[in-house]
Amino acid sequence: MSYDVIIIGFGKAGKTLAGALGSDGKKVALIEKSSKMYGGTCINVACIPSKTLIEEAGRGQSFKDAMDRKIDVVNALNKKNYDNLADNEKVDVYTNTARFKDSKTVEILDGEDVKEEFTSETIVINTGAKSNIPGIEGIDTTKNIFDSEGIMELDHQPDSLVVLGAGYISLEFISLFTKLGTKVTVIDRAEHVLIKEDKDIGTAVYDDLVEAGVEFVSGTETTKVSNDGDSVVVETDNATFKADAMLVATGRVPNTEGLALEKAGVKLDDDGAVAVDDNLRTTAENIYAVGDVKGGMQFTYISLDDFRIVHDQLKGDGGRTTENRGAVPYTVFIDPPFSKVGMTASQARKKGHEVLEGKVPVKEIPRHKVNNDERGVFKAVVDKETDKVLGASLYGKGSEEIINIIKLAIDHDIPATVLKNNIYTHPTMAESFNNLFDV
Ligand SMILES: Cc1cc2nc3c(=O)[nH]c(=O)nc-3n(C[C@H](O)[C@H](O)[C@H](O)COP(=O)(O)OP(=O)(O)OC[C@H]3O[C@@H](n4cnc5c(N)ncnc54)[C@H](O)[C@@H]3O)c2cc1C
Ligand SMILES: NC(=O)c1ccc[n+]([C@@H]2O[C@H](COP(=O)([O-])OP(=O)(O)OC[C@H]3O[C@@H](n4cnc5c(N)ncnc54)[C@H](O)[C@@H]3O)[C@@H](O)[C@H]2O)c1
Repeated sequence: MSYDVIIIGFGKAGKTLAGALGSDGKKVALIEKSSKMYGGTCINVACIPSKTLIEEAGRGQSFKDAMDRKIDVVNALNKKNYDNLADNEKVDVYTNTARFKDSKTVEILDGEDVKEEFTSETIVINTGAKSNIPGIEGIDTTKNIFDSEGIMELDHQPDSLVVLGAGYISLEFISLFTKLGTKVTVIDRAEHVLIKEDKDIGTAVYDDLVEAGVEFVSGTETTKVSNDGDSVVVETDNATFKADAMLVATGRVPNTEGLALEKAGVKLDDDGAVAVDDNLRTTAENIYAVGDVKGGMQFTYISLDDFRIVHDQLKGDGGRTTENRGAVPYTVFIDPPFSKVGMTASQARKKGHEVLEGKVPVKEIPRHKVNNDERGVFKAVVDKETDKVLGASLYGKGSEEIINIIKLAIDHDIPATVLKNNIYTHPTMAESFNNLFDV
């Protein structure tokens, strides 16, 4: 069968593209290997379930109640995502593993066998990423070791948890399990959490987590894991730890295995991601790659922006590229959340800016009294000569929302003075910008 566009993987970019092109009258095939993944990683096994658990734990719910609501949320979204595309009469959803036969032909498999093949002039790879599991002795054979997916499927709460890695995924699960009452020990090869972030903020996050009961073992290599009964024993280069379970959160790697990319002339970059240009074209001219599989920043909203770029190639003037998506904000959903956009002061200085810094401890923002939470600090970086906002690092309640205002200011050259003199509603965390940008 022939299609206008074939999309491999039900990720954020792919499903949005399928919906948009289908509504536009294009015949689209969307191929997803598992019915459990309709809607992709974010809604089924990543952002949405993890944030639902964090929200429920924050409201004081038990492990079981939090898990039950997570299951309801995921099931509802999975169905809604499937229905959205299946109800679009121009879109065919196939629940099969896909692989390339050549640059214009995709095979779908039933087990090992080829079930059908489809052809198209335009093919989009949106197969996401999977957990990177380091080659530590015993890691494949030891029970009660989980990645981020497995840890969200647990049927009972561990009393103790060892977490390997202290990046985004770990920090969120460390915060979650600590809130639920699990004793958490974190082993990381880096010297400090959030090592690339603003130093004051990295320190504040560390101090708050330690205060909450987390034990950090930094700058440490893990050498071996094994079981003692049901417990996991973790040997490192300076001590041995024992816990009910272990979470491995040491990065995510692009999902390219089994796609037979070489048959389509699609090359990988040095990091094993699908190599793309600014328009997300791969080394095969008619094939695009979007989302985590193409490497770079791994966020759902980057995948969504990748949709905009490819859609612009197919239906627009091609003006949108990876080079003009503006500043990319992010939030680590710990308690309280940490959000960042643009540069830290030291990053800005390294780029040659003379900078002014704004700093407001959360305990000086009136809203903190209402929130009954004085933890955190907000920092901003402004170019001394031009009054341009260069970045902000916000650690505190509400930061996940208000960081988006600063992205807008950076992208649209709204000077720091405007943010300083703007009217904000009261009592809100956003009104702290009156002081934060008074540099
Ligand atoms: C625990 C966790 C928490 C996260 N939290 C956040 C967050 O709060 N905010 C945020 O923005 N990002 C978050 N992320 C990152 C975010 O989940 C990803 O960046 C995003 O989901 C990537 O989407 P994607 O479009 O690349 O494809 P995905 O959503 O990963 O979809 C790829 C799909 O392709 C399918 N597939 C793979 N191979 C084949 C094949 N050969 N044939 C057919 N189908 C195939 C897969 O089953 C999958 O459904 C989190 C990630 C994790 C792991
Ligand atoms: N809120 C969000 O937006 C959000 C949340 C979770 C994940 N994500 C996305 O998922 C991606 C992956 O997250 P991640 O936390 O797995 O990766 P990461 O790259 O952020 O962190 C990996 C951590 O593992 C450590 N590490 C690596 N190998 C190790 C080893 N052998 N022993 C000990 N420590 C080791 C590193 O020092 C680092 O601290 C992120 O880059 C992010 O884009 C986003």
